Amino acid sequence: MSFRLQPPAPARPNRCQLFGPGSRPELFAKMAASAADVINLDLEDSVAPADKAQARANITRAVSEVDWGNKTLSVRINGLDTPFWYRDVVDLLEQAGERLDQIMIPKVGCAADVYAVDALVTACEAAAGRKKRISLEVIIETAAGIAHVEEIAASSPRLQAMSLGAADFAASMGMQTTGIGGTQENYYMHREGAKYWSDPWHWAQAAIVAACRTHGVLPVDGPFGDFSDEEGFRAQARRSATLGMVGKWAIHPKQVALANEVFTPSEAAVTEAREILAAMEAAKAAGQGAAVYKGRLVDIASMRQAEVIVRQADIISGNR
Ligand SMILES: CC(C)(COP(=O)(O)OP(=O)(O)OC[C@H]1O[C@@H](n2cnc3c(N)ncnc32)[C@H](O)[C@@H]1OP(=O)(O)O)[C@@H](O)C(=O)NCCC(=O)NCCSC(=O)C[C@H](O)C(=O)O
Ligand SMILES: [Mg+2]
Repeated sequence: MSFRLQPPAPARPNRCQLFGPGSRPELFAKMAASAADVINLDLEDSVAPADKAQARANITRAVSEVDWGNKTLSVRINGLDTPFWYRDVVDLLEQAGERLDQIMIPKVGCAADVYAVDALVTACEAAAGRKKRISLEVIIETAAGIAHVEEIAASSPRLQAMSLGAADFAASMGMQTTGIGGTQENYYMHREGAKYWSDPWHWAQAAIVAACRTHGVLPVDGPFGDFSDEEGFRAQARRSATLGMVGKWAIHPKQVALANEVFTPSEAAVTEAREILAAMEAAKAAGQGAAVYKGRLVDIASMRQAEVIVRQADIISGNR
């Protein structure tokens, strides 16, 4: 390990972030009753400009009036290139109740974007005498965002999570697709008459995971637009989980159970992880740094891998 240690990410479940437009308050109670770990009430792209003020008022009221249980309650504000974002922050912090947990900043392009929101949140919190410190989450969904992903991950002690926003990311990168996540028809290799589809989101996800893990932030996969394609969602979510992401957005309630299924370590995986830990404890007691588990090598690094799975399971079951 480097002299600079890797900080742990926040110990809270983040398997599924369910989105709903702030302009559709009839959905709020349904979102609260869902099995999502995080609720994202949206003021940004799912709300038309003419509806922004009403959506803000809807959300401000719903923060205190709806029973959000033990979910993380987050509101996505408008981008820093719009005239809306400062009013989103000020109204939320001055008028929404203490139940609000988090603010999501879209289209973050550099650490200074987070700094600006942090400064405004800090001033509003103090002026309003708020007791709970609001946390931040960001979306990486522009070329600038992915180019500056590490400085963004390091930008604020308030920062808890970072998502990949596939739709805006594709647009900003000039990608020739209208797909939001998933397999892209023209992204394939060709060999001996057969096509082999590849994953155009993979490199951005890996960059986000590395930046997040370096700075103790939760890496999250964003939306999968085709909510009728359950196997497509599962496949992308499984890839994200394998890469180190902790959860995925749901843009329709159908996707919540899928995300929870994929990002909850299976009983078999947890049992195996615990058995590896036990095998290594026995090896250590015998003065050895390696052991054989089911015919394969396990060593101290295997313990760290196993601990990731056990920690994730404990966070989800509330044992941490
Ligand atoms: C996608 C939707 C517009 C679909 O809405 P609707 O047509 O009402 O869906 P259904 O008729 O299939 O609904 C079935 C029942 O589920 C309820 N419902 C619908 N949506 C939600 C929800 N989000 N949360 C909870 N419950 C919901 C309906 O009321 C029906 O209930 P019932 O009648 O009792 O059976 C809609 O789902 C929607 O608006 N989704 C969220 C859109 C959104 O927030 N988008 C922003 C995030 S994605 C993004 O911004 C891209 C990203 O930034 C990037 O760049 O990649
Ligand atoms: Mg977006």
